[in-house]
Amino acid sequence: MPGDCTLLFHKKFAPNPLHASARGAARGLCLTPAGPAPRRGGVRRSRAERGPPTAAAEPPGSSMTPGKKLEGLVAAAITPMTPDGQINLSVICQYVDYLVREQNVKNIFVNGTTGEGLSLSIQERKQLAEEWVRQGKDKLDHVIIHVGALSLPESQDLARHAAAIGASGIAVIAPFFFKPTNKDELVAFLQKVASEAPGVPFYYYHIPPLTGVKIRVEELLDGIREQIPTFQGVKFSDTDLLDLAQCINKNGSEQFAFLYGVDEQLLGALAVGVNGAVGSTYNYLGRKTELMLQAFAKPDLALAQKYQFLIGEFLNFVIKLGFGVAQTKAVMTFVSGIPMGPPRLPLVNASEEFIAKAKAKLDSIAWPNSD
Ligand SMILES: CC(=O)N[C@H](C=O)[C@@H](O)[C@H](O)[C@H](O)CO
Ligand SMILES: CC(=O)C(=O)O
Repeated sequence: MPGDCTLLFHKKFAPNPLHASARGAARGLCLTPAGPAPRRGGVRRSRAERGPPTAAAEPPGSSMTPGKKLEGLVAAAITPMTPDGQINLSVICQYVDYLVREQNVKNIFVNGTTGEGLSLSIQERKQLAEEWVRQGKDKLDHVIIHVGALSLPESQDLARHAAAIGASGIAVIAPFFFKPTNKDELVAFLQKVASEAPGVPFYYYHIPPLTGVKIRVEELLDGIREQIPTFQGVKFSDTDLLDLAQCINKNGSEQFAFLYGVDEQLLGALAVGVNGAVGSTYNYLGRKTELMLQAFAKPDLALAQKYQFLIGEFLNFVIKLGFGVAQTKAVMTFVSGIPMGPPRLPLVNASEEFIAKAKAKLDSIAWPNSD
């Protein structure tokens, strides 16, 4: 059964042969063993050629869910790399199946922090975006592409490309070399990017620990729809729950999607009303975190706390050892069996010692109901 990525990585995912023969090459099978991705959308087209705003949001053939609100868990995509440091598109099909089947996660955030997006070339970012959209088309609900860059024209190019390939949303971080010094400068930059993808929901990616841009989101959101009609929400990767709570208090979590990005304290963000979360740990702790969301919704606060404490026990342990994208790649590799490969410099591989300790810690956690 060549082409069915599920056979390649996990015995228990082997499809029922009856199913497979009945469905042929339909849903569930990998579409292509990733070759060079087709180049679409990289060339600037006029507004007339791009068509009306809705054209970009609903590309023909996409069965992702345009219009469906982004909520729940979103995995921050790792960028798989070959041992010699090239992006490895060939495992993304397996990666999608793993997320859906093993972690029950159906949303992905591509080329962000965890995906080393700012360490990739524009061409690599486009290839990854295309492969995630292609592989996620029938399996995922949302494929959000991070298109932030230091150079405005590059960011605009990536935004047009994401629209052309049918991404379900785009996100942008604040430029972090020359930084915006106030809200108006930041909104002006975001607006110039968002307007290149006029039919695509736009998310601001707030991550002050990495960008150094500390403009409060509460302030940013004031009047934002007038400047950016596609504005849809915020990926909030900061520990300032006062700012987050005031965003929700003033705007409501119905109007915008508020997605939290500090996995170790998601329960605190749920308490102030976030719609979901984007994070690296949902790659391998998606199911456990989903159980925390369910306990919180029930509400069974004691059970939700139990999950948060246990997730925190793991993260606290690895953070003390030194935890970043390189270590996330290593953890995902041993949990999923899919080779994520090395990180790109300046990041360096996790040590064997880290991997052994992290694995032992994860294996030692006694989850409720021990599933
Ligand atoms: C800085 C960073 O990478 N943040 C991630 C997403 O925003 C998180 O998912 C963290 O990896 C996670 O909370 C563990 O610290
Ligand atoms: C961690 C996260 O959310 C990102 O990769 O951007």
